[in-house]
Amino acid sequence: MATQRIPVILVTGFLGSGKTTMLNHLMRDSTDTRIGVIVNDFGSINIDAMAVAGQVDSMIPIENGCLCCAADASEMDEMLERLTDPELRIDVVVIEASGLAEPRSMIRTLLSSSNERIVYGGLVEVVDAAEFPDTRIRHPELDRHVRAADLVVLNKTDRVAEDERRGLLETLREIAPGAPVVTAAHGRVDPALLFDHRPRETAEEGFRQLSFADVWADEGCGADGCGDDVRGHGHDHSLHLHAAYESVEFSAAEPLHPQRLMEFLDSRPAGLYRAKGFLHFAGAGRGRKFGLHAVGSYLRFQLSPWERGEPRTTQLVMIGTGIDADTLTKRLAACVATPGEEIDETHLMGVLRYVDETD
Ligand SMILES: Nc1nc2c(ncn2[C@@H]2O[C@H](COP(=O)(O)OP(=O)(O)OP(=O)(O)O)[C@@H](O)[C@H]2O)c(=O)[nH]1
Repeated sequence: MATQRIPVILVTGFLGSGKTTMLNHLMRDSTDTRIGVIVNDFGSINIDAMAVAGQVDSMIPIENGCLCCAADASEMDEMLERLTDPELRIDVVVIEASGLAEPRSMIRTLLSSSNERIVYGGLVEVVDAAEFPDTRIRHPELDRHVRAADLVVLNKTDRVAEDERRGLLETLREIAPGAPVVTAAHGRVDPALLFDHRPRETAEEGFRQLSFADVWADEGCGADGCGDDVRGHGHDHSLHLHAAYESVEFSAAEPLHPQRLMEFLDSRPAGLYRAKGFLHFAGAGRGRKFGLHAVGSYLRFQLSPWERGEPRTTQLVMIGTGIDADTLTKRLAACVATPGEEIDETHLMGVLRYVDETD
């Protein structure tokens, strides 16, 4: 009797669209399903893995790269091998791609995997309702990403008016006629949409819209030269989104001055599209951990207590185009509080204005 294969679901979506938020929601709402997670972050500090950790049955981070690239493709196989170890009794594997991954390259990698315990379970593309119209102008290739999806999640609908939401649904229908689209706020989608299907027994059955030939020789691969090797070896990533983006990491053990940090964020360079991480403030904010999320012009802080024994440090990843690592690092280093500096509630007020009450 054939053993049941473990579906592997890809979650893609542009920087900051809400992939981790959705994943965390799925974890919370699927207590009867054992979920293995692979998180791929663009920077070498894996902020997403930290945000997801603790909620999953098994989680493996892949840092500092993009899973759609050659070196990381073999790493993905290795991770899948570990996660599908029968002893772990994982029911489904979810891969959260970096916000700059090329979905079709990832599908190709999965379809060509020699791992007999898995089957490709489909691609979920998360779309940021607030940012999509602008991002799409800058990156027309996002249309191709939407077309690769088996399910499109139009997320952050709480941030747009009803007529904008309807307009976005219409746009998505035009981009990918027939693709199922669900709307969501804070990534709250019904887990049954992702997990509740019987895994297919062969790779060919494992996807709904795309055939192997589709992803091998589709318009995207024609345009970016991807078709030459299924593993991605020798394939040209220069036109992938991540080729245009760079990431800068910043860590500091010394606490930051909240007001100077806000001044930095208020004047962040236009090319800096995404910033995320955790902040350790001096003075009035000292006792709390401030999660930072900037997506385009959107800025939010999420408050949580420091765990017992958790090192109180600032760890940030910034992702953008044309950003200068040296300048950013110097500007952030200047936000570190100097010993003895007076820091009180008033200095924290600018930060508190952006504290997220919803999560
Ligand atoms: N208002 C609102 N905010 C959201 C929603 N979904 C996510 N967010 C916020 O958007 C920010 C980015 O969300 P993430 O889940 O980290 O996005 P991501 O796609 O994993 O980000 P990257 O991995 O950097 O590409 C966070 O501050 C979230 O709390 C939503 O539906 N509405």
